[in-house]
Amino acid sequence: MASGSNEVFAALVVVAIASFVLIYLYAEARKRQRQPPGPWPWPVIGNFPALGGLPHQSLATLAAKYGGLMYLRLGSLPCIVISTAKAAKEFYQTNDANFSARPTKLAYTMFNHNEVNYKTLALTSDVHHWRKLRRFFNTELFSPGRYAAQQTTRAAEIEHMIKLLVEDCKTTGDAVDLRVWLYGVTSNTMTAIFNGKRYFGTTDAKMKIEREYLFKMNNAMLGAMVIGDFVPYLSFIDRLQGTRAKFQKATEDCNRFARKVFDLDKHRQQYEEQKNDPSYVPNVADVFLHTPLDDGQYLPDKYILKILQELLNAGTETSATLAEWAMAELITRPDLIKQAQAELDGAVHSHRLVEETDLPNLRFLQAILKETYRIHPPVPLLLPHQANQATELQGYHLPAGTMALVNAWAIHRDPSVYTNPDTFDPDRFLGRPEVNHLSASDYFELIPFGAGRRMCPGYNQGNTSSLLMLANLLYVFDWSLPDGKHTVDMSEHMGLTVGLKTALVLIAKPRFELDEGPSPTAIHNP
Ligand code: HEM
Repeated sequence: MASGSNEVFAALVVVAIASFVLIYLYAEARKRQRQPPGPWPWPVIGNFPALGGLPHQSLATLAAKYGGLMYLRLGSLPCIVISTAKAAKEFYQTNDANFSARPTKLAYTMFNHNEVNYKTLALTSDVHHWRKLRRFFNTELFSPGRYAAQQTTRAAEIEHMIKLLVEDCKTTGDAVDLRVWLYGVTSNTMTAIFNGKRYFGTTDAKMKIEREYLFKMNNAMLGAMVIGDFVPYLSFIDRLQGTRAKFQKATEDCNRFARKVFDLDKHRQQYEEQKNDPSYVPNVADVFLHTPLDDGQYLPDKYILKILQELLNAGTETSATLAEWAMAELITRPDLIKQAQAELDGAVHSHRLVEETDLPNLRFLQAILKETYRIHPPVPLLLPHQANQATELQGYHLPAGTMALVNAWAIHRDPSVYTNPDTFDPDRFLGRPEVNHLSASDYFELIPFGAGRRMCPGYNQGNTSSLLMLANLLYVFDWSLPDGKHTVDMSEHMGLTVGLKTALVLIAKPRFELDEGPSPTAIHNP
C-alpha cells in the first residue's frame, strides 16, 4: 500500500513538472511571436549564460544568427540588442525619446544617496530630472565656449606629462607603462578642469593615492553585477551575500574622499576672492556652485559631489583606454607610425609640442583614431537604455521597461559596411569624411559616443584629449617593444571600459630636444 502511494506521488510530481515545462514553453512561444528573434531563455535567469565574460563579443556572435535587432530576456527584464548600422538608424530615428531612460540598479541608487530618482546625469532613470540636468550640462559645462576656454588646461596637462616622460627617458631609460602615463594625463586634465587640481606626476604621493582610491571604489561598485536588478524576487540573495553592506561602505568611503578631493567650501571661498578678477576662469565646481538649473534651483553640495565623481569616472578611463589601444595597434605596424610621424613633421615644423591648432592638419592621425574607435570602442555596449513607455520597433511590440543595448562593437564590424572588418586599416576613413563619430550623422556606422539624446556630452573633450596624447607621443618619441618582443597581447579586459588585458609597456626614445618655451598655464593645488 505504502509503495502504491509513493508511485502515485512520483507520478504526480512528474506530471506537475511536465505541466510546468509545457506551460513555460507555451507562454514563451506565445510571447516570442510578438518579439524580435533571439535565443531561447532559461527559466528564471533567462539569457544571462549567453553573455559570457565579454558580452559585446558574445552578443555579436548571436546577432550574426538572429539579426540586427535581437531579443533577450535578462532575468525577468526584456531586452533588445541593436547590432547593425541599419538597425541602429531605425532605433535612433524612431525610438530615441522612448528609450531615453536608464534601467534602475541597486548600485546606482546607493551611489546616489538612496534616492529613487537618481541625481547624476549618466545614471538617472528619471527622464524629467535628466532633461533638466542635460540642458544645464549642454549650456554651462560642455558649450563650445567652455570647451574653447579649457584648451590651455588641456595643453598644460599634456606638457606636464610629456616633460616627465622626457625626463624619465634621460634619467632611467626604463620601459614606460603607457597605461599609467595616459591615465595620468586624462585624470589630471579632468581634475584641472573640474577643480583646478593635479594628482599625477606631483611630489605629493598622498594625493595620487586618494584619487586612485576614489576611482577604484567607484569602479568596483558601479561595475558590479547584482542579481536583484534582474530578478527582483531573488534580491534576498544579494542581501545574504552582503552586497548592500559592501555598497554602503564603498559609498561612504567615496563620499569621504570626494569631500576631500573636491573641497567645495574652499571653492566658495576662492570664488569670492577671485570673481572680480577678469582673468579668473571658473572651473566646473565653481559653475555648479554658482549657477542655478533652469528651474531656478541650485544643486545641493551632496549632489554636486556625486556629479563631479561621475564626470571624473566618465572622462578619465575612456580616453586613456582608447589611446592605449591605438598605441597597441601601431607598435606592430612601423609603416603606420612612419606615415603618422611624416605628417606630424610636416604640420608642426619646429621642436615644440603638438597643439590643438595643429589637429585639423593631421588627417592621417585622425583616421588612426577613428579606426581605433571602430575596432576598440572603449564602451562597446554604450550605457544601457530603457523604454519609458510601451513602443514599437520594426513592427514588434516592446513593453515599457524594455532595456536596449546598442552593440557598437558589432556595428563597427558589420561586414555589410566595412570590408575586412577585423583588420586595423586607418586608410578606410581617409576617403569617407562623412562617417563622423562626433556628429549625430545619418550613418550610424561609427558610434563610440552613442547617438541621439543620451550621446556622450564629453565627446569633444574625450576626442581632443586622445588625439593630443597620441600626436605628442608619436611626434616627440620613437617607440619600440621591450626585450626583443614582436607582438602585443591584444586580449580584452572588461571593466567600466573595455581595455587591453595586459598593460602596454614600451620603450620611448626622444626624437629631438624639445625647445624651451613658456608653459601654457600653471596649476596651483589649493
Ligand atoms: C574617448 C572618450 C569617451 C568615450 C568613448 C565616451 C563614451 C560614452 C558613451 C558610449 C556614453 C553612453 C551613451 C549612451 O548611453 O548612448 C557616454 C555617456 C556619457 N559620457 Fe562619455 N565618453 C568619453 C569621454 C567623456 C568625457 C571626457 C566626459 C566628461 C567630461 C564624458 C561624460 C559622459 C557623461 C556625463 C555621459 C552620460 C550622458 C547621459 O546619460 O546623458 N564622457 N560616454
